[in-house]
Amino acid sequence: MLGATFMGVKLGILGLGTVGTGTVKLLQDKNGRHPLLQDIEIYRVGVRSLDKPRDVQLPEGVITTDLEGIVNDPEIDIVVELMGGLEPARTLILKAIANGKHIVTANKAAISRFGAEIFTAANQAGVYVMLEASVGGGIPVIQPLKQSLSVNQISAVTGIVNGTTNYILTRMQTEGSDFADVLADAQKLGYAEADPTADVDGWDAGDKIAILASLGFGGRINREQVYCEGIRQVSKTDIAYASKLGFVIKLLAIAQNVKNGHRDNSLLSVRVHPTLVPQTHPLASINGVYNAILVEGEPIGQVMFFGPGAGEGATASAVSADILNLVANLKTNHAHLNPTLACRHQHYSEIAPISELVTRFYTRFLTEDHPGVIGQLGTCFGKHGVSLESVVQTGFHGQLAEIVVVTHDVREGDFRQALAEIAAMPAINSIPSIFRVL
Ligand SMILES: NC(=O)C1=CN([C@@H]2O[C@H](COP(=O)(O)OP(=O)(O)OC[C@H]3O[C@@H](n4cnc5c(N)ncnc54)[C@H](OP(=O)(O)O)[C@@H]3O)[C@@H](O)[C@H]2O)C=CC1
Ligand SMILES: N[C@@H](CC=O)C(=O)O
Ligand code: NA
Repeated sequence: MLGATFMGVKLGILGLGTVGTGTVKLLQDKNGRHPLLQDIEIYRVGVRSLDKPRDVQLPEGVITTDLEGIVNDPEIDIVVELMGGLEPARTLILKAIANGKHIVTANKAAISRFGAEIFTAANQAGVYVMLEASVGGGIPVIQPLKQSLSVNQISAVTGIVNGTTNYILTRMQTEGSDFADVLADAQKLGYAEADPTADVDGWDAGDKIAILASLGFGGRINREQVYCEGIRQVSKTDIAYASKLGFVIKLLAIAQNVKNGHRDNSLLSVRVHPTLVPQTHPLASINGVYNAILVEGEPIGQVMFFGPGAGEGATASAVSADILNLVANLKTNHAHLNPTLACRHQHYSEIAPISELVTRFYTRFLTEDHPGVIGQLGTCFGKHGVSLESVVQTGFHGQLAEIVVVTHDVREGDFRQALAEIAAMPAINSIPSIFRVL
């Protein structure tokens, strides 16, 4: 709680997995780092199993399975939630807040879904919820959006915010391999989780862009309204075609102001999908497990944040910085919440449906190989106001011709209507790939 006399700070950490272990190691390794680390005591660490071997040394009795006991313990000032998942993380965070404890969390899944409830409770209790590690792992992006860039009018936040999918796409690009083979290898190497769904289906990136959109555009985001499409349908064929056309395929998380309105009444497009990115774009060269977030605003122009989006040490760096920020605040004994650290907005941003998006499209068709097919495609697209930037017929799949089309900017709803008509044409065998183009 704010306003108390400073006595050093006691942490209750929930979770001692990858990020919890990294955080404990970093907080214990005080030499040559920030002097405020001296004021921090790791008081309790909550885990599921007491029998698991741990990679850190902690005094007897610090590790416990009683997580309720941690969030209710009057000695604890800050609860550091590093367990992940929706429940019991949500309930424990809310109990800790009700008990006047500040929160540090890396949990994008819980924050993107329960942020409204959590931040409302925190403001009422006069405590902070810090979440730097929740997006881009060790990359500072949450605090820059809240503080360093706070006077800008943000027009777009575009990120590669999932390391697993960026690793898979990068290897597909460099080796010419298929998605399933690279995924299996990434799992063997420990880059992708045993259940890779949240990463490869775009949900993890969806959670992260919901958080970035909320901070960038100053309104709450309904997570259900974030459009999410993953990378399962990206094939080596499309990566090769994209390359010939001057693009790389990246899983982008995008939040864009689509109505040039005032910050408080803007209309946002918030979405995750595989995207053809021009090879000259700053995000095109972000490879492997790295993340990058490009923020565009006025008057700043473009700023890009790049670095390790996950991993023990990198994520611990972000968690520990949040803890230090809170320690500094507790030490200076403010009576009111600092508005550049607390959540300031209560209204929900209006989110445009994906059908209203205006973008370019890349589409690959497999068709009968006879004269007039390209003409039929062009006529149907023209009827729906879809103008074509390029049409190439370069290859064959057995008896079928392969035609790749890139459109000019078009309203997605109109494009989909045209595609539905095209799909029903007798000459069209299938439409294996449809991707948006940046
Ligand atoms: N790993 C990374 O690089 C990154 C992770 N994050 C986020 O950080 C958070 C933690 O991730 P990570 O460290 O990888 O997760 P891990 O699975 O490695 O660790 C989770 C920890 O929480 C404990 N835990 C989980 N559920 C319970 C429960 N119900 N009761 C008691 N203890 C529980 C586990 O206990 P036990 O050890 O006994 O099993 C374990 O110590 C997640 O929100 C994740 O999304 C964010 C950025 C990067
Ligand atoms: N699974 C995530 C890591 C944590 O945020 C990723 O692959 O980027
Ligand atoms: Na971060």
